Amino acid sequence: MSNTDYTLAVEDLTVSFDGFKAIDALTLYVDKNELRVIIGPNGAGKTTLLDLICGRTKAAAGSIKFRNQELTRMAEFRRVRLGIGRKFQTPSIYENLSVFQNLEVSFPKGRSVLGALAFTCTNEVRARVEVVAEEIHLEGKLDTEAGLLSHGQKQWLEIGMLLMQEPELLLLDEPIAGMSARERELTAELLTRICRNRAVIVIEHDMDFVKRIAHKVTVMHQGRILAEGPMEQVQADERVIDVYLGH
Ligand SMILES: Nc1ncnc2c1ncn2[C@@H]1O[C@H](COP(=O)(O)OP(=O)(O)OP(=O)(O)O)[C@@H](O)[C@H]1O
Repeated sequence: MSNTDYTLAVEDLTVSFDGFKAIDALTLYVDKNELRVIIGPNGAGKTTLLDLICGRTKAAAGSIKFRNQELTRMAEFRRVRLGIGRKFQTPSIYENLSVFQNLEVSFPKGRSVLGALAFTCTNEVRARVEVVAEEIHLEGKLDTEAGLLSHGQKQWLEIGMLLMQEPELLLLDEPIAGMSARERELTAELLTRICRNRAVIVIEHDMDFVKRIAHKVTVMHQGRILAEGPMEQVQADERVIDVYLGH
């Protein structure tokens, strides 16, 4: 496969903070419909990598291509429009609005060719909200105020708000932090389902969860890639056990 066929191609990416290389000549390819999990010790550069991909942090050198389009100098909002969705650790939902309204306001405006026809547009939005609500296990909660949802449901709602924009690449930072066992189980199902139409990159520390969802695992250490491959292979890697799994 040539590097132009990947959803995401990161090559020789580097960024420094006060002379410290948080990401150091990193190269990574993510396929269409792939669910990639990034693991590694604290400070390895995992969050910084997602920040660089979504445009929150600017690269010092190297290339980030999304569907073969160079991103490194592109503003964050333009990357969102191109189809990159990012979820941070703390959910940022509108607590006073209902689940339906939270999803509705996330529908990308002006993208529909029927945008001028308010009635048709409303139907289109409603239909999309219903599809997404089912995907995130909240179809029975459309009228519930978001502030009343459980912690896990709030996380799903935020994923749903990103799905409203039909992103082709979804970046999730520790999506199951603070969730109950049942919510983790449902989140694993949810992620497995949503990566059928897009690439998903997840940062995660819970190894049982990683085992359950990852197509491939990338292990980061000191801003570089220490190992990459299927979970069984990565888990058996002495270097990975040394710097991360053995601790
Ligand atoms: N904006 C910044 N300014 C200065 N240093 C930063 C900045 N962002 C990250 N760093 C540093 O870069 C390194 C990588 O941090 P990063 O948060 O990406 O690691 P991580 O692998 O996500 O860790 P964790 O698992 O703890 O979230 C750390 O040493 C961190 O202190």
